[in-house]
Amino acid sequence: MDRIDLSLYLVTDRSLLAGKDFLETLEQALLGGVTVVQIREKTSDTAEFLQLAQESKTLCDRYEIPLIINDRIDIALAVNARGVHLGQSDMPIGIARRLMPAGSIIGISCNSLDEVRRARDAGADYIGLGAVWETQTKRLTKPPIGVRGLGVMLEALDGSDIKAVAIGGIKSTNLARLMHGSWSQTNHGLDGVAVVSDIVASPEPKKAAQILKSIFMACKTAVSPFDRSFTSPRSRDEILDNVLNIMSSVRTRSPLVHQITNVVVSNQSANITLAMGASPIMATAPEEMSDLAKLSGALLVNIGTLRAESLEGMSKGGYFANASKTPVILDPVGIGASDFRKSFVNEILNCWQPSVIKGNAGELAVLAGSSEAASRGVDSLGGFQHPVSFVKQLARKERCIILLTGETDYISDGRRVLLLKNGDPMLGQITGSGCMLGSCIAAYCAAANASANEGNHELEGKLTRGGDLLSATVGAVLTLTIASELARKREDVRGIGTFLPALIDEVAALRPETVRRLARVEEVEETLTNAV
Ligand SMILES: Cc1ncc(COP(=O)(O)OP(=O)(O)O)c(N)n1
Ligand SMILES: Cc1nc(C(=O)O)sc1CCOP(=O)(O)O
Repeated sequence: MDRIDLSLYLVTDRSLLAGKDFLETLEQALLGGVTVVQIREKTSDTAEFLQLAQESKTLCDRYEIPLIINDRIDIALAVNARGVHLGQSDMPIGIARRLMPAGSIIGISCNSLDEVRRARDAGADYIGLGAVWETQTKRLTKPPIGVRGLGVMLEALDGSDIKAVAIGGIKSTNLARLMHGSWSQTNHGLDGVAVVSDIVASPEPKKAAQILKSIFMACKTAVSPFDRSFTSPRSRDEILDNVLNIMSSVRTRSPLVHQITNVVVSNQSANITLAMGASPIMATAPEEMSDLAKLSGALLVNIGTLRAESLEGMSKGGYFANASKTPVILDPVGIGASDFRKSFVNEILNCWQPSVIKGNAGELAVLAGSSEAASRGVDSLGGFQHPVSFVKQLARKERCIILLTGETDYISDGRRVLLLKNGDPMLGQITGSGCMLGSCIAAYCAAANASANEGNHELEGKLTRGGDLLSATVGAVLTLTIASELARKREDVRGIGTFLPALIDEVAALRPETVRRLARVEEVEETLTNAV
């Protein structure tokens, strides 16, 4: 097709105008930067649709923006529109192509990989992938795809010049998450986003379009989202320097660390957070997630004692944290224990992008869809043959930092892999040491993120402020594991009952110099194997 810019694709809906004038709203959206307009009329008769399409065409021509007509080839022909958008049960693409003038744009809605392949083979110019999320604008007949389902569909377009836009539930508050999470593993990204209510129903359609456009452009200009997600330290020594700075920063800033965690460990997680110098808030109510995201430096989501009612709070918590550019740490405790946990995690990860995922081999294997490491309940049975390669690939797949815990801890941001060898075996004998580690990571990430980009520059399209979350994760692991070694050596520690309070005390007393002296951190060079 003759290139059209699909970046911000406005689909109209007069029922959402809430008293605003249609053409005035359309003009405001054009002024706000929409790059293509589709007139979608589901209830009007032919004469009404035709008139609206003619008036819209005149306006779009004035702004040199292409006009697409939804469903109706006759109306598209009558107003000399740039193209049509077809649904799966509308006119087949081949026939539409014959009816429309040469060079017309033909788009089609797709909700599955099969539909994408058929659209590609039938010669569509672009596909509308949806619905990504639930939407109030249209009654959906098929389940939403979710952000994490888009990548495989985009990958099916590799090697073709068919463009793809996403549609359904897209707002300025979730656009960065959509852009970040939808890339295929082959680095095929979206060409645009189609939006109805966030523009049409807005009291300020021009501003709404401007915001969407600038977030889209900020995400799109990235080489790949992975390369701009995090500040990347250059060497192991720089990472250690950063760790010590972040450690001090946790104490001086005392960030508020929001934790939605399990009932077994809630108390000790709050205490370890205090011991580090941060401030815990253990809140679960969905109603307060938006407010807390504005106050908190990081959010920890731990699924240890999950209930169906947890879904709303965890989904909203991460969603608002992303919107506030606050790191989210996911601890998928015992994800392999039940299908309920697996689908729960899939559902929350469709709502938000984590900055760090931590887990043992069994948990991360489930997340990666690998059968290499099994689990029983919340415990892991066995490990990976190539853990270095595994964490690096999983970090690339999930586009976040991955921490694989075990006797040796492996941390990767998808580019480098660090091995950490501190820790006393007694850590594995008390309940909730992994959950406490999640709290430590959240506190460190909060401090690292708060120190980054204090001028608030170029944050658009980002899901955090760009803090060094790799060093933050390393620092959190070192804090807990080195403190465990010091606790175990104390004369007052006689078993796990006395170990836990001693551990909390040692975390509180830990000094940066001690961490530097005792840290056992190695960086490994490695070539990726197909571990994930
Ligand atoms: C860009 C874009 N994508 C998808 C749709 C949905 O089209 P369709 O499946 O035909 O459903 P209706 O819009 O007719 O309800 C779209 N309109 N635009
Ligand atoms: C028109 C339409 N088509 C969809 C699909 O899934 O194909 S979802 C949708 C409505 C999108 O509206 P909003 O931006 O307000 O969520």
